[in-house]
Amino acid sequence: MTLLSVSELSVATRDGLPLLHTLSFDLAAGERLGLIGESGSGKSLTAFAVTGLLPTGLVSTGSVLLAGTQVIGAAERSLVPLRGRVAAVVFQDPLTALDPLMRLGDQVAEPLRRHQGLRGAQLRAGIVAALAEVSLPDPERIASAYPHEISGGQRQRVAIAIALACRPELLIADEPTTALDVTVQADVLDLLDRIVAERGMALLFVSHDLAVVARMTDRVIVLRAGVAVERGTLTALLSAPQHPYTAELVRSARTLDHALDIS
Ligand SMILES: Nc1ncnc2c1ncn2[C@@H]1O[C@H](COP(=O)(O)OP(=O)(O)OP(=O)(O)O)[C@@H](O)[C@H]1O
Repeated sequence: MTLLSVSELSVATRDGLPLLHTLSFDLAAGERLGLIGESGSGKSLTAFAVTGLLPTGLVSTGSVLLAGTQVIGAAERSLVPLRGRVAAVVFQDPLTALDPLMRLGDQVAEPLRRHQGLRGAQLRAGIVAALAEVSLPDPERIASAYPHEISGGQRQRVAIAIALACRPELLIADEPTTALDVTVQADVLDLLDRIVAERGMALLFVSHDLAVVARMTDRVIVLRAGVAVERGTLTALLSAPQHPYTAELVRSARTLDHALDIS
């Protein structure tokens, strides 16, 4: 079943400056797709557009069918039930997803209460289970802490726990580890990989880092200045990039990371 069907999606500013040009792709349940490109190539705009979360001042055209619902031009109220339940987003900076003045347990509780109807002891157990699932040590302590009292990597794990709380069918991860130290980055990628596989979720993984995308997906779209310049399996892309921009991405990633030398 096609979970996300994007057809000729374009995004422009209100005064007509094009930012994303006629992007098309499909994502079936349980499938993974990477979006790669340098800063400003339109990766985040794509992630926002498919969930109907584009900043005001930007206009999208084309078609985005998320679990059969047309997102482009949809009223906000018809998208609310899709967010969290069908598609959830994890952003680069976990602080965007977290309220600094609220205990973490209460923040995890909110979607569990709203979407799963948990209350009382069941809700408390659900909070601890959600924090334990993202491999946070001592989930009871984390639940009573505030965001500033835990590390950046732990904050991203809590943000992931919140995104997963409604059991979404699709996880959109927009540079989820870019703000983290390299060692923490690897742990968070392992965690995402494990949970996406265990739950059979679809994954749209956005990153400027080819090595990171290669770790998480096997099919990618290369975006450059809002245009999809190449698409295919990572193996094909790494061994025989067709577009000069892709070749350059592969070359610079190889310089940084010899682990990509798989050909
Ligand atoms: N609200 C906005 N108004 C006007 N232009 C915008 C807006 N948001 C993004 N853009 C422009 O759209 C283009 C694509 O931005 P986008 O955030 O999707 O890039 P990106 O590939 O995700 O890069 P990064 O990794 O740096 O976030 C950029 O040129 C950016 O300046």
